Amino acid sequence: MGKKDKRWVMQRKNDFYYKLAKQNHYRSRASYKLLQLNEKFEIIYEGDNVVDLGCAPGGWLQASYDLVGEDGFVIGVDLQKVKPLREENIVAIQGDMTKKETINKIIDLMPSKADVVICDASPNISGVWEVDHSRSIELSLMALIATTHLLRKNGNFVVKVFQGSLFDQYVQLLTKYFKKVQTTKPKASRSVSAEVYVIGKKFLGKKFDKNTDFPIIKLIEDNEFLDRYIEETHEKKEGNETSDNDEDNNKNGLMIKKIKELRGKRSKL
Ligand SMILES: C[S@@+](CC[C@H](N)C(=O)[O-])C[C@H]1O[C@@H](n2cnc3c(N)ncnc32)[C@H](O)[C@@H]1O
Repeated sequence: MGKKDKRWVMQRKNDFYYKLAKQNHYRSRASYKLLQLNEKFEIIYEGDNVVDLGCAPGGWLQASYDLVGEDGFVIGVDLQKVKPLREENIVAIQGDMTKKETINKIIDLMPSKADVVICDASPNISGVWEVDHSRSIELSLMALIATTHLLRKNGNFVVKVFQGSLFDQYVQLLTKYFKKVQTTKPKASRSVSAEVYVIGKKFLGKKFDKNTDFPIIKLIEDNEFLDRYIEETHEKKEGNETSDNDEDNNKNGLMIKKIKELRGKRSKL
């Protein structure tokens, strides 16, 4: 183990929430982020049916179970295998949350539509701020799309997003789908981390519309969700990628172009 790794292990061991999680048998310190979010925003209730996107190693699954109790149901998905939990009404499956078949599998396993969808998924970190930010926006967009298929009307949504230039646009997009949208950083989230949480309350019940005028949607325009999952409601706009008279849209369009170029360069490394 290198010097830097050793320092990281020591720091982690001295971390307040890491110790607390160990004491209370939570699989990750992240459990406290969800518990704090819930205390402040009242997102999950007893008896609720919760979907957790990006759930490994299972800290949010455990915290959710503590909130929904025996009458609730919690199902999570992660790219990584999750060690099974003892409780019967916590299910974890392995899969990619950005794939249609994974979301269908979750729908098959759920007793009814979700009361709450939570997403703490993180992309692989490249170390380049704009790339990591855009990957996080991509995952959060996919989480929103999945949520419009999983969540019942008036249900709640929590999603982690790394801060950056496209963050405000993501929050704006959420206001099209939820009655109330708020952003926050719980105490258990490290101040050095770029993560913030966006809370959407009272889902309006409409499916994701890829034709709304939000340039960030272009980040995921090749995704199978958009091609096969989402009903085509309008003709795809031809030519002009961004609206001519909207300066903000233009700026965002250029930003996305830059991010795509940067990402291309990184993947060749
Ligand atoms: C910060 S961890 C989640 C921690 C979890 N909330 C907990 O309390 O234990 C982020 C997770 O997102 C998962 N993830 C990233 N992209 C994913 C994807 N496309 N589908 C499913 N899981 C994904 C990663 O594998 C990782 O386990």
